[in-house]
Amino acid sequence: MTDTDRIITGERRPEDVDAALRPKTLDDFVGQRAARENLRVFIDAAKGRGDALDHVLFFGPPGLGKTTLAQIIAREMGVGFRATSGPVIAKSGDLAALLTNLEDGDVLFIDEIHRLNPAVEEVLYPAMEDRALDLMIGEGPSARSVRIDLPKFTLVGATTRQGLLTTPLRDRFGIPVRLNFYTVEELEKVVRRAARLLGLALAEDGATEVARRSRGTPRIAGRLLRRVRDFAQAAGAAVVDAKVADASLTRMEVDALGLDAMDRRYLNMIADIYKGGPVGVETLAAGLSEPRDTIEEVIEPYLIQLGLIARTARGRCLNGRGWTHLGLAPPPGSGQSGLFDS
Ligand SMILES: Nc1ncnc2c1ncn2[C@@H]1O[C@H](COP(=O)(O)OP(=O)(O)OP(=O)(O)O)[C@@H](O)[C@H]1O
Ligand SMILES: [Mg+2]
Repeated sequence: MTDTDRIITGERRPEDVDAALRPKTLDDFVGQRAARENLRVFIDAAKGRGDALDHVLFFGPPGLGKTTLAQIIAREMGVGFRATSGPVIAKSGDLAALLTNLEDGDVLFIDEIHRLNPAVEEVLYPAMEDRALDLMIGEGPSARSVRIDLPKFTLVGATTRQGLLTTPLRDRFGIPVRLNFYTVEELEKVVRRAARLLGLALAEDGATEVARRSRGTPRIAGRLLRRVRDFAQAAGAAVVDAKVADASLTRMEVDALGLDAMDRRYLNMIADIYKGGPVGVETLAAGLSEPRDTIEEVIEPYLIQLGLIARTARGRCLNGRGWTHLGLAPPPGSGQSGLFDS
């Protein structure tokens, strides 16, 4: 099973109707309070000066709103929006063409910016820093470099893997913004808003139930809500309440904390085979037949956020809360009686 087969993956899945549910303004955007407030200040200041916004880098797990915020920036600044992605820009000429076609103030959004090829990235440095393009004209001994001025654009980069960004690239973003998992209260708002847009009757406790099981991720919340709607319709339920939501989500094997079979396999492996750990990530990857990347970026962040596991220097350990969630008792003498860490 690949990660995108999972109903609770944060990655985009084909059925996701992201565009329809996307908030269009900063005020519409739920959660990420610090990021929102800072962006508001920087946007207002840049607009006040009649200047382009400084380059912005969004990083964080998939489905938390990076693309959405990039579009909101352009809208709030009242400028054009061009979108591309790291792997799509094959040659430096492609990037040069994109850059020279921008208008003053425009936002150029590069998704998956950690996947830019190094030659393309070289072109980006002077473009970001001096808003200029260095081009080589001619070949051999007569070759010379000419500098072309670019419009005052704003580069908005997005990445799920900040660690893979080169330092020179990262340093050229004046406004780095980390996006965090959403709280249940924030996701309730996201879910209620989505229900309104979908014309779905959703009870208060139904919103809470979906929010609790959405892994802190708005994209998952929207997806689960649509599936719950299908189950409710099939069952002839007029209103989606906690009972309907719970029954549907349980049918989809999404448990009370929003974990699925893959998460439970991961937790059970640490519990059963490694007696709660510590166990190295490579060992877990081999045991689960999943790439190490998937484990570190997709499975673990939310389990850590919930306090079910800990990443230690010696490997992964199950916390008291993890044992409790599995309905198991930690082995005696493991120092994990669950009394102190939950
Ligand atoms: N703060 C929010 N309020 C309401 N809906 C949101 C919010 N953030 C994201 N969403 C919804 O979640 C979905 C995914 O958001 P978005 O595409 O911006 O995520 P992303 O971080 O760019 O993901 P990826 O890393 O996969 O590119 C969209 O449908 C969007 O409408
Ligand atoms: Mg995106």
